[in-house]
Amino acid sequence: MATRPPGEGKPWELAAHPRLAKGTVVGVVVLDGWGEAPPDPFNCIHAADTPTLDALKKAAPARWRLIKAHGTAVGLPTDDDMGNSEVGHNALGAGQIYAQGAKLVDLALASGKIYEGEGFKYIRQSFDDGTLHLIGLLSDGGVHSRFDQLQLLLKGASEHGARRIRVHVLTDGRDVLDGSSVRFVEMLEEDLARLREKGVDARVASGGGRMYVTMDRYENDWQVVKRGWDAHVLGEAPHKFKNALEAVKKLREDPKANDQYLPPFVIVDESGKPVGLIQDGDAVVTFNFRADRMVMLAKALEYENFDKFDRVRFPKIRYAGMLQYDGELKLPSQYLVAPPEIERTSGEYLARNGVRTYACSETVKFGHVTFFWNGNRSGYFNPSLEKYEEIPSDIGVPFNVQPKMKALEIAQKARDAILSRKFDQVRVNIANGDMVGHTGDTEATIVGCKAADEAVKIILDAIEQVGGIFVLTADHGNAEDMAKRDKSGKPLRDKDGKVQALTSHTLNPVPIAIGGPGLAPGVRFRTDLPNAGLANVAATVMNLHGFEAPDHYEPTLIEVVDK
Ligand SMILES: O=C(O)[C@@H](CO)OP(=O)(O)O
Ligand SMILES: [Mn+2]
Ligand SMILES: [Mn+2]
Repeated sequence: MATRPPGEGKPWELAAHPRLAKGTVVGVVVLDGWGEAPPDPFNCIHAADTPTLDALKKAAPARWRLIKAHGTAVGLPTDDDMGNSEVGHNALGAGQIYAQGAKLVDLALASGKIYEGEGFKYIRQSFDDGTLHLIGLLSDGGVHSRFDQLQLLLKGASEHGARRIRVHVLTDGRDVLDGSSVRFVEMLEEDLARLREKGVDARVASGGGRMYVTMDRYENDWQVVKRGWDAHVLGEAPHKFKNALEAVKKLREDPKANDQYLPPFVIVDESGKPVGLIQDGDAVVTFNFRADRMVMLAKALEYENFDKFDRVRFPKIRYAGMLQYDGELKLPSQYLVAPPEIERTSGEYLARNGVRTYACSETVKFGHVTFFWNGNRSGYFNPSLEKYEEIPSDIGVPFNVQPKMKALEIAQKARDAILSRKFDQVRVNIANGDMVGHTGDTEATIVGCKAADEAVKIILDAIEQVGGIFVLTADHGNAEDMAKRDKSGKPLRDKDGKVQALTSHTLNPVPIAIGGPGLAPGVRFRTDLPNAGLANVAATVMNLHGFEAPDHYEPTLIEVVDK
């Protein structure tokens, strides 16, 4: 796995592909959360009516195949790690496999280097007189954060001088089973009790469900972040409890309660006073390594000038992210672990070689086909060649209530961009399989998958009209398996006999299909890359634009044979 970009210093100009022409429109479609799994009632992609995608599969193995989308193939620590959008889109866009945030944090914690870095030295200045606050997702999903990393950080920070620690917990239920929040809080409370025995004043101070409190993304709904600010910083929330275990247990008594959407709560002492306000002189660490759902809070914590909501109070704190979340904005300016330096992405190469690109998705996935695709970089490489368009997502409506989401609107935008002939690459993310899959609602996910298939048809029809090429793939699995299973693959049932919903991503491979009238007749998938993964897609797309890929890219999936 690369930690530094190996292409450094080499020319940006790409050689012409010996057999494939330039100038053909390439439609790149990423179906979010769309893996491949055997037919099963809980495989929503199989259960849904998806004639367009079914037809593509018939072209296997020459123009349809599976590629890896999880674990070490996308730079995650182990092959037990499910894929996710960040690492998936990074690999798709960058064409190289980078050690990702989860892994870099593991290494920094294991070697102890995390405590020697600038970021930790910075926050440590608050330890004598202030409190150390840790804010993040309480989960072992490994997508945004990991529980064992929080445990190590708690231990390490206390050994390095933190005397007063407050943890602000966001419950998950999305990357892990709904209801597991109780167990995670129990485990955290055990750790904090051990710290208290050692004389460290350590407690949970506030919390809430990740989808309702703090962890919004792409500025979909600042109210989510405001709820978090009010609870974590100001100590204000509609629910007050004596401890965190009581909080999650009580809040879960509501029959509609769900870890993802628990309301904000604050822990108070005997006299009703919040136990962990964030005050002048305190240190704050957001311990998520993944950027998209922390960068909004990071802005609120760091920016002097801020108008997204009324912060009421803006404490003078020392703030560090687990990672730096946005390299362009240099946000946060202090961080505990340096993020992967993803450079020389295909987006940058293609822009420097004159390829005109249009990218589009709805808000909840917009950064995936722009920011993540471009190696966690905001903005354009060349504004005169690129256009990124965002379709506002529905706000305040659960995705199982509106499972069609904006699939149709995204497809129509892509169609218009293709037919305009103003772009060489038209790239979209269609969100349904993933966003509806995360609700655990099988019926709604089936509706969402059908809508995604209809959207794909609109895009492929437009490609057909202009004589273009399409590349259709996904970033990781989700909708193809909606049941928690035992080792033999049998769905697990809860005490009422109901199948336990699998809201998370999966370890499954994803399909990739190529086609369209512009695809030279001799193009087919190579057979010598059985273990190929998402990182092999960038070289493939470059070939289809008529270029050879740079040497340091993972190899292309295609070859051209005489016809
Ligand atoms: O919603 C998210 O933040 C993650 C799951 O935690 O999903 P994805 O990686 O598909 O964005
Ligand atoms: Mn995704
Ligand atoms: Mn997801």
